[in-house]
Amino acid sequence: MSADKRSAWSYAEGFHADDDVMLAARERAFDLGIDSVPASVATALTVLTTAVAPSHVVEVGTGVGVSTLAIVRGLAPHAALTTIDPDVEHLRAARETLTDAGVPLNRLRVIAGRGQDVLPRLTKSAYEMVVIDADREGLAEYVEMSVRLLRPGGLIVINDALAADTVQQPTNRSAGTTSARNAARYLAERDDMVTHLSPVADGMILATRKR
Ligand SMILES: C[S@@+](CC[C@H](N)C(=O)[O-])C[C@H]1O[C@@H](n2cnc3c(N)ncnc32)[C@H](O)[C@@H]1O
Repeated sequence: MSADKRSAWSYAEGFHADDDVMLAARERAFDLGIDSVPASVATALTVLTTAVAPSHVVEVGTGVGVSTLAIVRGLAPHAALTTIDPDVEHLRAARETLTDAGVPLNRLRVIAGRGQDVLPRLTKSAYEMVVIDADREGLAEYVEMSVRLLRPGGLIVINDALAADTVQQPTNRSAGTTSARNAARYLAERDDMVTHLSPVADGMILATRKR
């Protein structure tokens, strides 16, 4: 890759700034020792949510709520967002983030649970958007479960799809990297889906169910 490409990439990543609410959320993420989606991904989530105009969204991996807030910012007032995370400390931090942003918490269905347990209980073909930013090891499983939830035209968004820049290393067979690789392959090989892998931030997969 040329030096110009690298610097243009870095310019693009730096183009989007966090507001005060997002900055405060990132401090909570730091204290809890977890990541949150960078501003480039947060703005992409807001744009995608606005464009898809979903009535029902599910998010796997609430964390401190940076991605949740980014989705809410693109969501119509009547739309329902379900967000799932097994860690109650993270969910408490996410509630703070949303409250800071003036989002009424009754706009969200917050489920304390694991994606693998909750996703199979959600209604089939009832969601226009699924956003996944949870543990890397579970990704392949969440993706298979998410396809079941999608309506035709619905969109799956996956953050960290490059698994910290390890997916391309054939000798890396760690559980997280293998799961990320399998998730991308699973979507790309499905005839009923159209899939795009973007190098934004730590990698983002966009996959839509054909109409
Ligand atoms: C990288 S953080 C999510 C950050 C969040 N999207 C944000 O932007 O603030 C990953 C989250 O996945 C959650 N997680 C871990 N295992 C999970 C599972 N089995 N199902 C759902 N979420 C899980 C963790 O508790 C953590 O909060």
